[in-house]
Amino acid sequence: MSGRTTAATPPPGAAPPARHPEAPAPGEIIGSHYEYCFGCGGGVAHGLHLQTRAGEGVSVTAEFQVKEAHQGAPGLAHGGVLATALDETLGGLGWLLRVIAVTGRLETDFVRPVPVGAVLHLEAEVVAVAGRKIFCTATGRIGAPDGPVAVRADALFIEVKIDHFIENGRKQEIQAVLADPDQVKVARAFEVNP
Ligand SMILES: CCCCCCCCCCCCCCCC(=O)SCCNC(=O)CCNC(=O)[C@H](O)C(C)(C)COP(=O)(O)OP(=O)(O)OC[C@H]1O[C@@H](n2cnc3c(N)ncnc32)[C@H](O)[C@@H]1OP(=O)(O)O
Repeated sequence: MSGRTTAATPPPGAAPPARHPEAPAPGEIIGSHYEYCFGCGGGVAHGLHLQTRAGEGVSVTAEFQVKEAHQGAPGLAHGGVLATALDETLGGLGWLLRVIAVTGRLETDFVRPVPVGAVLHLEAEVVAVAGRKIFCTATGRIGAPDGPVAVRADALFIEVKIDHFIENGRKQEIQAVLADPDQVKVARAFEVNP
């Protein structure tokens, strides 16, 4: 049974996604957008440490090794952690469109349990774009890129400007980020979006 709604389905007239001319080349690793991101940051001890790679078209891949700190049931990954892995992989698609986008809706199917120690091979792609709305999908397979499907998601991401973070984030982290030239470079990379 699938619990899909229509919210993550592109409306009639939505455009096919266009890979930005300055998108990272297929196979190129997309760096972490923030050191303390639970999904991709190197500064979070029990984080997912996802390393996302640009794919063909408007797609990305990533791998997530499930660690002891990611358990829900004994020896199995927590569903929320798996949803985070899908969310983070989907978040990498913004680099190929060259926009900053946040998750509006994430509809997840948990198809089979994922044991601790397993590597989840994730792939995500943009299906369509309608104004600020980015319709995308992701799949996570156990053990290999063609392994059995464990999780999948349909999602709606919404394009935002940097002000979204500056206005809503806690002051101390925002100030630290704005004082870090490398982090500002990441943010600015998205601002120029013809
Ligand atoms: C200094 C800083 C450096 C930063 C350096 C770079 C940082 C790069 C960070 C990337 C990070 C990625 C990490 C992984 C991805 C996350 O996990 S992101 C975190 C989780 N998501 C969030 O926190 C988002 C919270 N939600 C919001 O802030 C607001 O609801 C949103 C999503 C921005 C939308 O608000 P809004 O801009 O006011 O837009 P709104 O007019 O309400 O909606 C626009 C359209 O989307 C539709 N829509 C909105 N939400 C929904 C929904 N839930 N369901 C269905 N439709 C929806 C609306 O119906 C509307 O449709 P139309 O009427 O245009 O057809």
